Order: sequence, then structure tokens, then C-alpha cells
Amino acid sequence: MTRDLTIAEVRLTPILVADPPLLNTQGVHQPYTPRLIVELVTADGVTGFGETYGDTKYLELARPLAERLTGRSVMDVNGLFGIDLGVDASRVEGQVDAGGLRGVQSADKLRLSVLSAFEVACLDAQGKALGLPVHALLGGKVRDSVEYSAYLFYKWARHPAGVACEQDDWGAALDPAGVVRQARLLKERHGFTSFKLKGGVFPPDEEVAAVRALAEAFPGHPLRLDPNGAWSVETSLKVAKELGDVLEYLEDPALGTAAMAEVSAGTAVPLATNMCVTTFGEIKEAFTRDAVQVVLCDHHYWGGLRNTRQLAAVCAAFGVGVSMHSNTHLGISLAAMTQVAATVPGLHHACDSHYPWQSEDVLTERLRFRDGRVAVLDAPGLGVELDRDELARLHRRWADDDGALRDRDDAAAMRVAEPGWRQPVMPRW
Ligand SMILES: O=C([O-])C(=O)C[C@H](O)[C@@H](O)C(=O)[O-]
Ligand SMILES: [Mg+2]
Repeated sequence: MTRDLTIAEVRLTPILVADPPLLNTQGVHQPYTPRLIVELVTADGVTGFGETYGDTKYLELARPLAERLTGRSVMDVNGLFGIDLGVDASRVEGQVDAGGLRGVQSADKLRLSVLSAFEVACLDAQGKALGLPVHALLGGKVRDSVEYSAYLFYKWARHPAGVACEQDDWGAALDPAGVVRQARLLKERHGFTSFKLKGGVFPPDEEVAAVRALAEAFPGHPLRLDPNGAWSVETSLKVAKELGDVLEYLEDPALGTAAMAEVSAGTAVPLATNMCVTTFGEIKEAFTRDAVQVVLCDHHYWGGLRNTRQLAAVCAAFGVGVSMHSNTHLGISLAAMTQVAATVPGLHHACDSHYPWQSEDVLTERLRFRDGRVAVLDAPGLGVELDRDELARLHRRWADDDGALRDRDDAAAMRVAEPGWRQPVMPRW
């Protein structure tokens, strides 16, 4: 049977999704985070889904791109990446990303962060049209489930008084006992067996004590600590020495390739990153200087699932490990991460995912972690369906917002509780 895979309609739906008060070195998560849901509808009525960041700078590029896609084919993914989005470099180059800690800001990275959602939607539509899962389009799965780690955060019990938000039942985690309690809950609810603590929030000694408490509570389980570059080389080496016996890896202890290379030279603890290697252009220096031993890919800003596989191949050639980074995301992104992760042979570390923190989703059926793993779906495309009522509800929340929440800004969210808060100067400790 021949199919008409021409794109007949493109739907973009910006939404705001509930997010708990999770702390990081920049501040705290807003009560609602922007995401963008992309739908590509073919002439035959097949719809492919994609998801990416929903802040204004992404929407401003996604909207004109959407207008240019009708009439093209969902098969033409190479052509999609050839489209010039006309990114205004001055809007991003050298700016601090107030809504996430994802390394260098560049015009190309912004472009890829938008295109990746359309690439995923193309692959989803291709798979649905052909009756094949996305992993088959990427060469086939090499595993039936993908392991994720429990993503632990220092956390307030609730957002500041007077702030409109959804309640969550995770409680506070502001000391070692709170972190262990949170880890137990995540294990109980999702079966995770490896744990990552988002650090850079409290002085390093307190975070070292939290990791020690985790090691006692979960002996032998892989542990990671990620202060998002908040430490000096000296502090990083001190922490590496103190926790060397229990860490699977230390993630972005110091900021930038030069500092990471110095840390790496002084410790046997492997270093992982989602901050100093976030684009293909950063690979050469980091790998030749042995600055990192694991790259945490994120298909959103690396430019999609095909680029994720290319990154994995480069990492394999250099003997560098690969795993996955995560920001606040919903089920379409988790489905895409799982499909591509299923195809990467040398995936030796559990991937990160914020998904357990998201109480809301746009899927008819939430994806589940069992024993800390997400099953690789073999249904056509990504294997997920949109809950249109929920999509509409979350879009209404976005439409009703006066603009205050449409651009994620963790430092601004922190100022609600601490009016004098400024984004810390790095290294913080
Ligand atoms: O591994 C990481 O660096 C992240 O996941 C960065 C994110 O911005 C995370 O820290 C967050 O959302 O607070
Ligand atoms: Mg990180």
C-alpha cells in the first residue's frame, strides 16, 4: 500500500506543566514549567508527536518553521535539518540560561533544540505509517527495557506561600535524612536502584554527608552527585577524594572543559557531563584532554534521536561512556529517550529522567518505571497517544498566564522566597 506522507498540518501547543519546588544551584523550579508539544499530521491522517522546551525563544523559532513544513514529507528528515531558522545569535550567545543548566548557549544549539521535536514527530509519523516502532527506524533495539536512575533533589515541602501551584506528596528534603527518605520513596514507587543527587545547593560538606547517608542506606548501589559546576577544582578534588569509594561518577563538579580536565587529572573517579560537552563542537577538546569519561546526551539540544546515535558512536570511538541527561519533561520525551536509548549498544549507566516529578502528562497512559526501567514499546511510532483534554487544559494554563511563567527562570522563582537572591557567581564553593 502506498502512503501519502506529505505534511498537511502542523500543530504547536505550548503548555505549562506543574513542577515541584526542586532546588538547584541557580535557584528553584517554578511551580509551572513551559513545554511545547508538536504534532505533524500527514495527508493520510497519521499524526506524529514531538516535545521540547516551551520558552518564548523556542516558540519564536518553532512557529515560522511550522508554517514552512506543510507540503514537505515526514520522510525528509535530512531536509528538515537543512532549513535555516534564521536564529538571531545575539539573543543567545554568551547568555546565562536561566531555566536549566545545560552548558553553552549558541544559535546552533537553540536551532537544534527546536528541530529535535520536529524530528521526533517525523519519526513517530513514519513509524505509525509503516507500522514500525521508532527503534526499528533507528536500526533496531538492542535491549527490551531502558534503565533510569532516581533523580534526587533537595526540595522544599511546598512552593512559597501565596504562589499558585499544585501540591505534591514528596515532602521536604533539605538534609541527609530527607534525601534518604526521598530516595526510599522513589525506590518504593518506581523501583530505581541507582541514585543521582542534584547538588550545588548546600555547602559541599553537607552534600557529601547526604551521599554518605545514601551509601549507608543503599549499600553497593550506584550513586552520583551533580553540583552543576558549582565547585572550584580544589573543592571538586576534595569531594572526589571523600566520596571516591561510593561514587559511580561525579557529574560536572567544575565549570568548563579546562576545569574538568584539571579535576579529571587529579582523581580516579569518572567525571560525567551535560554542561561542558553539549555540542559536537565541544567534543574534540574535551576528549583529547580526557576532561570527561561519560557524556550525558539530551536529544532535545543535541538535535534529535539520530544525532544521539551519532554522539554515541563518537563516544564509543574515544572510549567515552554515554548516558542521558534530563530536564523537566513529559511522556513524549520519555518515550523518545527510551526508543533511542534502546538502540545504543554501549549504554552502561542508568539514564536520568525528571519524569517521576511530573504529576501531569499529555499521554492517555503514563509511561511506567518497573524496577527502575521503562519497557521499550514495540507499537508503531513512539507507541504513545495524546490525551487531548489534558493537552487543552495545560494549554489553557499557558494561555491564561500573564507571561510570568512562560520562560523558566529558576533564579526568579527563588527570589519569591528570598528577595535578595542572585544567580551565584561560579565557582560557588
Ligand atoms: O543534570 C543536570 O545538570 C540537569 O538536570 C540540569 C537541570 O537544570 C536540573 O538541575 C534542574 O532541572 O534543576
Ligand atoms: Mg548534570
